[in-house]
This record gives sequence, structure tokens and C-alpha cells, in this order.
Amino acid sequence: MITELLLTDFRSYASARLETTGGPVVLVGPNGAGKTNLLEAISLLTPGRGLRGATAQDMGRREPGEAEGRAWAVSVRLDGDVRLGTGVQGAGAARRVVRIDGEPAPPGRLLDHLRPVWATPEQDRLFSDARAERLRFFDRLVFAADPDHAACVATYEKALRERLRLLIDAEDGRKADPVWVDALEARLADSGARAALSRASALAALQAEVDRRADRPFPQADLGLDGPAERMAADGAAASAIGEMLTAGFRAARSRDGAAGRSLYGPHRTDLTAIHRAQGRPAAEGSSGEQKALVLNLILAQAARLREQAARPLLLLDEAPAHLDEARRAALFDEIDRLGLQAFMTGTEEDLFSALRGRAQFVRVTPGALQA
Ligand SMILES: Nc1ncnc2c1ncn2[C@@H]1O[C@H](COP(=O)(O)OP(=O)(O)OP(=O)(O)O)[C@@H](O)[C@H]1O
Repeated sequence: MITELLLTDFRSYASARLETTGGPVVLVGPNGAGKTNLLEAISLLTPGRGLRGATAQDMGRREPGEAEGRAWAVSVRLDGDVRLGTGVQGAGAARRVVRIDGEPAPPGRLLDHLRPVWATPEQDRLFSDARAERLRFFDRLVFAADPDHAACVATYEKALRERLRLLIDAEDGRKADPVWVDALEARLADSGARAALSRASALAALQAEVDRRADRPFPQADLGLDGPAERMAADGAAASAIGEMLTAGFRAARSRDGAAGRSLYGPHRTDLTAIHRAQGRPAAEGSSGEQKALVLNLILAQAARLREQAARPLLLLDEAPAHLDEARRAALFDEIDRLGLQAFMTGTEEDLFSALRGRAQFVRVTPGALQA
């Protein structure tokens, strides 16, 4: 639980400080005031690029006319007095560093203290978006509960890029070393099989949470992973069997991948599917409000799952109530209460949060400043 947040030269904030009490925090302010910037700052207290997927260079505050962002820092105090911090050390620096209690630490260690989960307006079209976006969204859910998953996906993606380079070279008449291609495909099969197993077990756990929530006014989804490796994993296959299947698949795809200049086979092509249960239709056909409610239900299921693992979830909801009808809005707030979650929520109108009066801390956000 965050008890204090400090921002220095982060996006639109020269310097800002917010003390929180542990319950929900409602950030209200006009467009462009800096509400999302604040959520983004908190989302950097976990490995990765945060809720905007931005680079560290973009995050440093720039005055009009300045070409380069300044050195910036975000830090929070948690209950128990632990301090987590992140930022870059020089103007325009690309690599953000992490500190825990003032000492440099690998980013993965942040997960020992906090697991932020977020919902953003961009996810309103998650199910009609590009497949890769959806898989990235799902992989983040997997990763929050199973931190090894990120390293596994990173190993896979690196080997995939190297293999493709060799195959394109071979297509251009330069001889690719077949032993090296074999070695990369062995690495792809191994990391791909492990990733598929993690995804399949995360999907089963999320589906169980979603099913347990039948009494809420959120639409329920029947989730699936559309990819041969994940299907084998869901059917109980061992990593070695999935790896063998992938090895054969990569080998068979070599010349096609080289000719296309793209990796057309493998678990990076897996899709997250969702059927709107009550309607019996793919979620992609739903309105953006319905997709939003469906995604929020997944996020809440995820928070509940993390909570069960004592993994300290924290909810970041950017403009979540804006597209929800009143019943769903009330259900969202009740759920946050019920799970005892610290949630940071943004909106342009205070009225959207009126049901939270007395239960939440309201903060007015004006450009560059916060006021309790
Ligand atoms: N690196 C930066 N330096 C200075 N200002 C920045 C930087 N990056 C973004 N901003 C400013 O932050 C503001 C946007 O803030 P933010 O996206 O948090 O707004 P918001 O309150 O969420 O608005 P909305 O309600 O429209 O979503 C813009 O005015 C933008 O110019």
C-alpha cells in the first residue's frame, strides 16, 4: 500500500507530493491536467514500460522548446516504511534505474513489494485490436502472478529475431549456419513451451476467478488461447512434448519465414479469445462499453487472484467509470472495497465518483499540481 508519492520532473510535474491513506484515491481534473501522468508514474513501480508503453526519455519534463526531457524521479513510501524509487540519472537518459530503500536494485525486485494492474481507455477496443496487442495485455497479466514469464518471453523474442535474420540471409543467398539455426530453434522451443505452460495455467486461474464472479453486473467471458502450444498445455501436455511439437513446427516454417521476412509460426502468434457468455458472441463484436466492462472484470479477477497469492495488487484505473453505466460503476467501487484494494482512479467529473464520497480520498489535479 502506497502512503506517499513523490514526483520530480516527471512529465507535466516539476515537483509534486501526495499522501494517501490506503483506500481508493480519486483524481479529478480537466483534460490534460496530468491525471494519467500520475497513474503512469505509479505504473513504473513494476518492471516494463508502464501503462503508456513509453520510453524513459519521453517521461522527463520538458518546457516548451526544450528538446530533451530532464532527469526525473518517481518514488513512493509503502506501509512498513519501505521506499521504492525509479527514474533516470541524466537528462535524456534511456535507462531507468530502480532503488529500494535507497539502494540500487534489479527492477524485478519491485514485485516483492507491489504489483500494479491497470486499465486504460486504449483497452476499450482490446478484443477488436491487433492480436499482438491482446497477447501483450495477457502476457502482462501472466507476468504479474508469475514473474519468470517476462524473462521467458524475452528469451523467446530475442531468439526469434536472431533466427529470422539468419533465414532472411539464407534467402538472399548468404549461407546460414544450419547448426546455429538448430540451436536457436531449440531455444525457441524451450522458452516457447514454458511460456505456453505459464499462459495456460494463468488462463485457467483467471477463468476460475471470472466464473466465481457470476453475481456481479459485469459481463462474463469464456476465455481461450488460440495457439497449438497453449492448447497442448491446457490439455496437460508436458514441456518436453510441447517443445518437440514446436521444434518440428519451426523447422517446417524456415523457408516460408525467410521468404516472407516475418516469423509466421510460433507462440508469439497466439491469440487471446473471449466469448461474451450471455450473448454467445465474440467479445470483438461488442460495443466499446461492453468490451471495457469485460476487460475491467478481467482486471478485477486478476487483482483478486493476486490478492489470494498475497502479492499486493494495486489498481490503476484511467477513466474507467466514464464508460460504465451506473450499476456497473457501483459494482466496480464495491468490488474495490470488498477486495480492500488501493486503487487510483481518474475522471474529468467528480460526479462519476459520488458513490465513493466518504469512502475515498478525492484529489483535484490541475496542470502540474495536486490538491487534496
Ligand atoms: N515530458 C513531458 N513534459 C512536460 N509535459 C508533458 C510531458 N509529457 C506529457 N506532458 C503534458 O501532460 C499533459 C497530459 O497529461 P495527462 O495525459 O496526464 O492528462 P489527463 O489529465 O489524463 O487528461 P485527459 O483527461 O485528457 O486524459 C499534456 O498537457 C502534456 O503536454
